[in-house]
Amino acid sequence: MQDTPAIGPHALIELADLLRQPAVSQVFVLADANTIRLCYPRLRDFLPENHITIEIPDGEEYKVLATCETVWEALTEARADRFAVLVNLGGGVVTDLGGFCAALYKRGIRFVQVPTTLLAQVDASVGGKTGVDFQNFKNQLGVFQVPAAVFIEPRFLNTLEPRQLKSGYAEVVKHWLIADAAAFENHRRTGFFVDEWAPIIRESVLTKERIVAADPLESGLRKVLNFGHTVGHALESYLLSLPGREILHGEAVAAGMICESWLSMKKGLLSEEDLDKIETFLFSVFEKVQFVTLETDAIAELALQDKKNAGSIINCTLLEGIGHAIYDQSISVAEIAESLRYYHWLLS
Ligand SMILES: NC(=O)c1ccc[n+]([C@@H]2O[C@H](COP(=O)([O-])OP(=O)(O)OC[C@H]3O[C@@H](n4cnc5c(N)ncnc54)[C@H](O)[C@@H]3O)[C@@H](O)[C@H]2O)c1
Ligand SMILES: O=C(O)C(=O)C[C@@H](O)[C@H](O)[C@H](O)COP(=O)(O)O
Ligand SMILES: [Zn+2]
Repeated sequence: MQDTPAIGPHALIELADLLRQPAVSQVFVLADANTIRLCYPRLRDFLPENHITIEIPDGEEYKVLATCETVWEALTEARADRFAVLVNLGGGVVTDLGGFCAALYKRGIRFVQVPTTLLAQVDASVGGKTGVDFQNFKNQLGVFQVPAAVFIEPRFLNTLEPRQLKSGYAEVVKHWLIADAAAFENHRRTGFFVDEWAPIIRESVLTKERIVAADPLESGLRKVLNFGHTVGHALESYLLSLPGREILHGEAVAAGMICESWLSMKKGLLSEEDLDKIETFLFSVFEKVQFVTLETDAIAELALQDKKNAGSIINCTLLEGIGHAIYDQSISVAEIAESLRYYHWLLS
């Protein structure tokens, strides 16, 4: 288990201390086209002078093996040894892909996460899931590998686009729905209005850390962190495979949480009143994801690739009331398709 992330203005000072240790032979910084421009200039002063940057294009479509090859090429050309450290500076794409590259290079070099999106600060940088997409299936290739440390500087969020901020907010809401009813109730009343992100990040990271500590390799409890993802990943994979139908991870998870809350209600686990609260709140933040009813069966089929499944049994995480999630709830492709039709019908 990794140490608790450093969160706040002191985080980058702590990063500098770690990188100065004699056991570090070389420092590599992995960034995407946006974070190299917007975040790297603010990080540079905390890095040793002789560090090397590796830039990849930005976007989910680049979270693939071909991009890893370019990272491994850069490490190999610079003769990075096993004492090198990779600093992943970016959103969930960079932290997932960078962690995966570090875990495989020479059978594993250390990496640290410097997340720059809300999504990566509250979720992707914590807990050691690393990986890439394959044949449009989300995180189909990956390993559990904890970073040497995580350094969260909320001020990186100042340059983030509002749509990306909302995408990260979906994972924050997920943490409330699975583990913190009181936080959901408070924030539901104020709506999506946040003037200081640090307390929300801290609270979300603590929730995720507590769950990961109890089950780091997702053999049981950790599956609650996947609430919204059985349907959400199916939707994301479906839309990723089609030109011009892009969707952000958090947007898919928000839609997935509505579908999976509806499934929870259908199975008698969640009241209609709580379902309504969840839908109303999520639709106050997120636009409805567009698909036609004819597509629901094809989307639902993709849940057969979910990592929580056992053979052809789709194991979903459902809500047993707000603030409490239960995992390994078997659902059928037909039920997922029905939940998507319900979602499609909402606000129509
Ligand atoms: N490993 C995990 O536990 C975990 C958890 C949740 C999500 N994820 C993964 O994370 C990915 C999504 O991550 P994301 O939402 O951060 O997307 P992302 O990494 O694609 O970043 C979103 C966009 O914001 C830009 N950006 C990043 N930081 C910026 C900043 N400070 N200012 C301006 N622009 C900035 C990026 O260049 C990109 O264009 C998905 O692949 C998802 O599967 C992983
Ligand atoms: O950390 C976890 O565990 C999660 O499930 C967090 C999710 O928000 C995240 O999207 C994760 O990458 C999904 O993992 P996967 O195993 O369903 O690919
Ligand atoms: Zn997620």
